[in-house]
Amino acid sequence: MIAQYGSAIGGFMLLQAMIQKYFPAMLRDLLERYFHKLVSFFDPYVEISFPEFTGRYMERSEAFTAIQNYLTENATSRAKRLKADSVKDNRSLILSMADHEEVADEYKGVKITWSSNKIVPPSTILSFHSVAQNQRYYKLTFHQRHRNLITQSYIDHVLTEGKAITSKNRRRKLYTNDPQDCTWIPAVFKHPATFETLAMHPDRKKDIMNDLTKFTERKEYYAKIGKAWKRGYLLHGPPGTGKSTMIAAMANFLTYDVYDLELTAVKNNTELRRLLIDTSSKAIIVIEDIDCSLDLTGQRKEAGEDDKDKEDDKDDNPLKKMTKKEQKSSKVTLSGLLNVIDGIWSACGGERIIVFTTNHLDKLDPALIRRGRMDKHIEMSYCCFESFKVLAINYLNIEHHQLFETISRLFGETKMTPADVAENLMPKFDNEDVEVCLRHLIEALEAAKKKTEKDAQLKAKKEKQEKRLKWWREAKKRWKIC
Ligand SMILES: Nc1ncnc2c1ncn2[C@@H]1O[C@H](COP(=O)(O)OP(=O)(O)OP(=O)(O)O)[C@@H](O)[C@H]1O
Repeated sequence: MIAQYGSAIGGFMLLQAMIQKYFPAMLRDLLERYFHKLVSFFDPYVEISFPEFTGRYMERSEAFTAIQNYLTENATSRAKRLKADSVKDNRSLILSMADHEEVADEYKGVKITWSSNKIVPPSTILSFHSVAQNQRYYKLTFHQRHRNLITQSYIDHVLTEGKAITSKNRRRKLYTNDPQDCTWIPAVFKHPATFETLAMHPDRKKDIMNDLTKFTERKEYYAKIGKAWKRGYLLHGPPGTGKSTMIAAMANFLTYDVYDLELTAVKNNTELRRLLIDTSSKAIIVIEDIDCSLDLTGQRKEAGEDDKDKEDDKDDNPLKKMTKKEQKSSKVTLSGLLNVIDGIWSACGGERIIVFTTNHLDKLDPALIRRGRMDKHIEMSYCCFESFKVLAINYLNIEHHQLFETISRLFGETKMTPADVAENLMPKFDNEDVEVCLRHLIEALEAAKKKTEKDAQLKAKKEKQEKRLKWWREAKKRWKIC
C-alpha cells in the first residue's frame, strides 16, 4: 500500500513539474482556475486571509493588528496553544494565538473560524523577499451562505473593536522638542492623574469630560462645517491649581499622546510649522506658561512698557534674565503661532487638542485666546470644599470625618491652592494618623486666613494713604500751594 501511495505521489509531482515546465502560463492559470472551481463546488466554505505585512514597502497591516487584538480579547481564552507576544506596561503578558492554532467565534448566531498561520520561507537567507514570505496571516473561514453578513458587517465589527483595543493598550508617549535639530524626543507617558483624582467640582469635571468626548465623536461634523478637527483649551489660574495635572488627566481620559512644546527652544516660524506637522493625530499639543514662553504681546505694547522691559533687564534675578535672553533668541512671532493654531497648517493631521496654560490671563494678546482659537477657557481656581473631598480620598482614603465641618468653614473664609492642600494632607510619617493630617491642614488654613486678613488690612491702609496723597496733590494744584 505504501509503495502504491509513494508511486501515486511521485506521479502527481511529476505531472505538476511537467505542467509548470511545458504548459504556457495562460493555460496553467486556466487549469488552476477550473481546479479551484471544482474544489469550491464540493467545499462550501469561504476563506479570507489577512497578512501581517502589505503594500509595496511591506508595512505592518493595521487590519492584522486590529484582528490580533480582537482575537486576544475575545477568542484567545478558548485557544489551547497561546503565545506570549509582548509585555504590557512591564506588568502583564499579552497572550495571542500560537501559529497554526484555530479558534471559533460567533456573530449574530453565525459560527466563524479564525486560524493563525505562518508562511515558512523556503530558505533561511534573509533578504527583502524572504522577509516578505516569512509573514504571519490570519485566515477567516465561514460558510458561503453567510458571505454578505461576514463581508458587510462582521469584518467591520472586528476591525472597529480591534482598533479600540489597540488604542486602549497602546503605550502613550510624551514628546518634547529638541532645541538642536527641531525634532520631537519621545518618552513613555505614565502620568497617573485622572479626572477621578483631579480636585475640582464634580459638575465642572463632568462638563469638561463631556466636551472632550463630544470633540472625539465629531469627525464628520467638523468635516461638514469645513473646520479642521481640533479644539483649543486655555487653562488659567494661579500656580499649583492643577493646570499640568488637568492636561495629564485629559491625555489619560482620551488616551492621546502629549506633545510638550517649549516655544523658547523653537528658532522661528518655519521650525514651529515643521514641528506641528510632525505631530501624530490623537495628540494633545501643550504650550505651558504661554505668557512666559515668548514676547507674544510685543506687537501690542502700550507706551511706557518698553521702559518697564529695560528695568526688567536690569533685574538681578538670573531666572528672569535667562527667560528674556531665550525669548530674544527665538523668532517665533504671534502671527506665526496664530497661523499654526488655526491657519492652513492646522489642518495637517487628524484630531488634535491644543492646550495653553497661563498664570496671567491678562498678559495674553486677545487675538491668541479668542473663542474659536481657544474654544474653551477653563479657570483653575483655589481649592473649594468639593475639591478637598477628592484630595481627602486620594491622600487619606476617607470620605468623611468630624473635622470636615471646620475645614468646610475655613475654605469659605480663605484661599489655598490644591497643591498646598495636598502637601498638608500628605502624611509626614508612615504611621501618621488621619486626624493629625487633617489638623495640619486646619492649622495651615488658619495661618492662611490670618495672613489674608493682615494683607487686606495693609492693602486698605495703603489705599487710604494713596487717597490722602492724591487729595493733597490736587489741593496743592487747586490752591496753588508751593
Ligand atoms: N486640582 C488638583 N487636583 C489634584 N492634585 C492637584 C491639583 N492641583 C494641584 N495638585 C497637586 O499639586 C501639584 C502641582 O500641581 P500642577 O503642577 O498641576 O499645578 P499648575 O497649576 O500646573 O502649577 P504651575 O502653574 O506652577 O505650573 C501636582 O503634582 C498635584 O499633586
